[in-house]
Amino acid sequence: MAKTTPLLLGIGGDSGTGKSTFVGGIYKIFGPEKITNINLDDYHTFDRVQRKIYGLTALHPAANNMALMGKHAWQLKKGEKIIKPVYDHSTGCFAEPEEVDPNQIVIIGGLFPFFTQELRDVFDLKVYLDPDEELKRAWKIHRDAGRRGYSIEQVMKEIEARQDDIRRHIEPQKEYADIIVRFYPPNGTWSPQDDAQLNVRLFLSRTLPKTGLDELLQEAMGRKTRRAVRLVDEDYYGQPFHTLEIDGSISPQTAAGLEQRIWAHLLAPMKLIQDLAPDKLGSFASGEASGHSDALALVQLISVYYLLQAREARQKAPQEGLAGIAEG
Ligand SMILES: Nc1ncnc2c1ncn2[C@@H]1O[C@H](COP(=O)(O)OP(=O)(O)O)[C@@H](O)[C@H]1O
Ligand SMILES: O=C(COP(=O)(O)O)[C@H](O)[C@H](O)COP(=O)(O)O
Repeated sequence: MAKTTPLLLGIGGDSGTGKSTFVGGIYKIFGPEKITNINLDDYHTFDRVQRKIYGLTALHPAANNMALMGKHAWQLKKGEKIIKPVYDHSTGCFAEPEEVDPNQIVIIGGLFPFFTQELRDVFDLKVYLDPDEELKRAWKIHRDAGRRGYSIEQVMKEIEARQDDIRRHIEPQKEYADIIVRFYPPNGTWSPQDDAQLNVRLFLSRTLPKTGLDELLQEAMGRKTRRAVRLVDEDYYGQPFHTLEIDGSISPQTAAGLEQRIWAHLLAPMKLIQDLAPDKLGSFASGEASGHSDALALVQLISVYYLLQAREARQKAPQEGLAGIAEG
């Protein structure tokens, strides 16, 4: 069997944009034993106290070691193990460094995955999470004031302190994404009950390989599906995109039909993914409980579809990348 070259999936976006939630579904699709997950928070340069002293937020480039991120990402891509730093959110300090081996799928997510050319070049697929602004605030406030133990005032103050860095250093990275994912509330303003029924718009870059996804979707679309799922060409921050709009009100049956189609399409040629009922996807944390979103499940499946397309493209032209990838 050929030496396995991992597939690298980059997940970018501000804090509280749904990166961990998105990755939860990718774990279900491939199974945890096939995944290595790197959280770029571990590459902060300073601990929490130092950041305060220097007057830097965690979203400033000077507070993050981009060179080490790039070096480690390429080592993982070559199948090499790394010894990486560990940032402990519960203390705001660094813990002992840890050794990490690459599995077949390496996910690298955080605030700065697409900041340098070295990082951008390493990924097989770059996904940027860009929810509606009000939704993003609500998600962050609910999560940090709930599960992370901050007061609402503390979270709001932190959000305000970060605005400048977000605009200057985080958001510009979306320009490099292959897929931008924009969840938004169906009625303009958000309430917690909306989370299971959020609309989503996927901006698919023209740089993505031309795949059969459009045809697959068109084929799967009966009258009802066509109402809930739409493909249109659209500009976003001045760039042309192919966009896929999914209504959060899509009926569970329609969503399941679509999910099964994509799932079947993925299962056939790919031995990497596990045999799993698609309804296991689309989970998100809701207070102490968990909710289900069909739109999120579809986003997770479609992203994996494109990741595996990148794998196919690499297998067809192995001389352009690293060595070919072994079958799962
Ligand atoms: N697609 C989604 N649908 C519904 N709620 C979501 C979704 N993504 C995130 N959330 C909510 O937002 C919170 C923050 O998301 P999280 O994945 O922790 O963000 P990040 O990892 O980017 O900081 C989650 O705990 C969840 O409550
Ligand atoms: O913005 C983030 C990223 O986390 P996430 O994307 O998970 O929200 C955190 O504030 C920093 O990593 C610093 O950590 P801390 O605030 O714990 O010192």
